[in-house]
Amino acid sequence: MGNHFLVTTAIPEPGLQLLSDAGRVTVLPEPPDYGTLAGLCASGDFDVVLTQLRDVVDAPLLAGARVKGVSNYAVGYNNIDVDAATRHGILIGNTPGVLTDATADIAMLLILGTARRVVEADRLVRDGKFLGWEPELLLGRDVSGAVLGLAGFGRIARATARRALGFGMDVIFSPRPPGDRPVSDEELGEFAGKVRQVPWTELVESSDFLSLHVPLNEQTRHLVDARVLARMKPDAILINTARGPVVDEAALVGALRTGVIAGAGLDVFEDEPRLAAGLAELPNTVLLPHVGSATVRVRSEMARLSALNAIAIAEGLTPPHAVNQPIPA
Ligand SMILES: NC(=O)C1=CN([C@@H]2O[C@H](COP(=O)(O)OP(=O)(O)OC[C@H]3O[C@@H](n4cnc5c(N)ncnc54)[C@H](O)[C@@H]3O)[C@@H](O)[C@H]2O)C=CC1
Ligand SMILES: O=CC(=O)O
Repeated sequence: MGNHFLVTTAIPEPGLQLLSDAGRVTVLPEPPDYGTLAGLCASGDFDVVLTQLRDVVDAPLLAGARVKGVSNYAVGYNNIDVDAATRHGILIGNTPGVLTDATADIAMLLILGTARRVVEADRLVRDGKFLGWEPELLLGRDVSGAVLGLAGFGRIARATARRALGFGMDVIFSPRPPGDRPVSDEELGEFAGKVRQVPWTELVESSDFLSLHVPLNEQTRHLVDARVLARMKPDAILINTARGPVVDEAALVGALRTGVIAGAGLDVFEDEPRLAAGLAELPNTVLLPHVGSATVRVRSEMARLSALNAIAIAEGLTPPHAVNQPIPA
């Protein structure tokens, strides 16, 4: 019969071509709701399902699924219950690395955009309110010399550190907040002597810009809540390119409204695509629609990796980027 791939949302080339070369491909015309996806996975018609980060692949779905694997078109896999997949012998693949620089670019863009009030400035020009150069028009703050605190010190955090050092920022990090383990100079590599590891509480209290780069899981859900926001500097800015639920968004709106912190640059939201009440009205925010990896080249590379993962799984091989290692039945 050959391989049969289910693709929940069309992906760019060369993804679909690679899959077509390796078997039959069914691309759904629109993102499936949970029941539809669960039904298709349970049908026994498909070897591998290629999912988006919007697709919820939870324990009940996996318990009924008759697929060899799930290839996620994303590096983050918080939409999938990996432990349940492992228990059911279902392989999970993801797309690390190819999107690191693009996402770090967006983190840096949010740092610069919030510091220099880019949304307010753009709106002023479009509204016909730019009446000529003025000494005190839209004064922002310096990025050079400011302290950038990185929560997490993986691929995207490191790429953000590289950019921030180029902008003359002081970079500190906490590798696995809220717990910490010392990172050796060997692990720091190119960053040895250039960035400093600090405990999570110091990261929160000392950062001018606090940028989140941790995966979403039970330890990091609401890592930044009202208590953490209250410990930040009143002129600090929160940057989130990780996952929305890492921040308690309602608490963030409260903190921004009352001046507990000064601003926020967000690429991700707690209940995407919905925003917490009041967030869109706040001038001291830059809000992006989850575009961290959105370049033509990166999305094409992600398509290639996710297709290669899916094909390997269908053929009974270990995918190039496996998230889990199920014990064979
Ligand atoms: N905005 C966007 O479009 C994008 C968002 N992302 C998000 O960024 C996240 C980070 O991506 P990478 O840097 O490639 O991942 P990575 O795995 O290289 O880095 C994650 C870092 O978080 C640390 N960490 C802290 N607390 C942790 C915990 N409780 N459990 C596990 N790790 C913990 C890890 O030690 C590691 O240093 C992804 O998981 C994803 O959610 C990734 C790509 C694009
Ligand atoms: O948010 C995007 C991802 O690849 O993870």
